[in-house]
Amino acid sequence: MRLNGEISSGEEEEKQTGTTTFSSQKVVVGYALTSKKKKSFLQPSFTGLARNRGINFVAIDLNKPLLEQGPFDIILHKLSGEEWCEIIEDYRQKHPEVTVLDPPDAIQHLHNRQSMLQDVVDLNLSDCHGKVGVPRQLVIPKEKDPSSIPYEITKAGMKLPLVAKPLVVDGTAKSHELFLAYDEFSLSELEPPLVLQEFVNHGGLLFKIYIVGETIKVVKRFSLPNISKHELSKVAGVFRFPRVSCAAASADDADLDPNIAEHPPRPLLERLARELRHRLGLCLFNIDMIREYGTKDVFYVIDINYFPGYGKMPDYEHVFTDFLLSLVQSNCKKKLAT
Ligand SMILES: Nc1ncnc2c1ncn2[C@@H]1O[C@H](COP(=O)(O)OP(=O)(O)OP(=O)(O)O)[C@@H](O)[C@H]1O
Ligand SMILES: O=P(O)(O)O[C@H]1[C@H](O)[C@@H](O)[C@H](OP(=O)(O)O)[C@@H](OP(=O)(O)O)[C@H]1O
Ligand SMILES: [Mg+2]
Ligand SMILES: [Mg+2]
Repeated sequence: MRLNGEISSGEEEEKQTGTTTFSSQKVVVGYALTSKKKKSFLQPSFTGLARNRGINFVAIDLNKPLLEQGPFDIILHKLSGEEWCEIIEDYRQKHPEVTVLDPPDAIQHLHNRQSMLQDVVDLNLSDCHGKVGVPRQLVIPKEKDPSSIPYEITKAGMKLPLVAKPLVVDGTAKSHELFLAYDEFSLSELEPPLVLQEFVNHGGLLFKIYIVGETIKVVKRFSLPNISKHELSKVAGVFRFPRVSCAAASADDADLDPNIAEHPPRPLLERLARELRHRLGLCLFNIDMIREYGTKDVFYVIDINYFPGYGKMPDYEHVFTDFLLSLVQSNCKKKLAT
């Protein structure tokens, strides 16, 4: 935390001007984001509120060495590529006093659709106001002969239909190109590496659970409709489907069957979020969760995203401002204690 550009002792001086409360301390948040992310995340409603509370956002210049930039209190980043990972890791080692959100190796864990869900499997949340698992899934590696896919599926005892997803999630549109497979033979048309995941009927509604540190916000989004046994027996082939749940239009205000639309129990979400924060070593992510159709409390996590579209999260401006300030305050307390 900086006072007139200097490292401060951590004392906080609050001033009140009209209705705006702000701190005289300056918090500098360096950011390295794609232009799309910058536009959706750094909205004027957020940067304005944050500025009033002493937070300044500074763009990191990717053409200059990171070590020569700053000083920063916090760094926020979402850029792909090994080179960036090395830069940010090197910076973290040399500046342990700066909070880097989040560590690159922890983010990397979410770039693979198999490893991203492993912690949910390990958690074994089977009796905590509900059950949380992941759909049965199978990885088809790059070198796999596509003609052997039907055999592999049968061997693994997987049930149709299946969702075919690119194994690697790297921020490209291609890594979000998903297919629904009604029969196992048509899957040979797709290009490995893939994850094949059992499709779980969930009444066409998905819960996006946004995590910002200890804060949890749940929004409802429309999703793929149920697939009946009848439909499955009549249809064959693989079909690409659009990014159905990514649309900003939320399902929060829709008049939906409460058996489908009731939020997952809060204690379950709190436990899941807390465990995943610790196990993944991340503060900023969201979880896509569905409720198995016809059940009250059987849930599946189908996707976890690093630094998702927070601009679509209600009240993200306040949540993020409070979060950034809390990070700086706990850093100050740590410094004073040592
Ligand atoms: N196993 C599944 N069962 C039922 N529906 C699924 C399943 N997996 C994915 N879907 C549907 O497909 C959508 C996209 O899947 P997923 O979230 O895995 O892809 P993504 O490209 O990582 O999405 P995001 O934009 O959230 O990153 C989900 O939001 C949901 O509507
Ligand atoms: O750009 P990549 O790395 O592919 O990540 C995406 C996530 O996978 C999505 O989950 C984000 O959308 P949601 O916030 O609706 O989940 C999506 O948010 P966006 O719609 O603001 O771009 C992206 O963050
Ligand atoms: Mg998703
Ligand atoms: Mg995703």
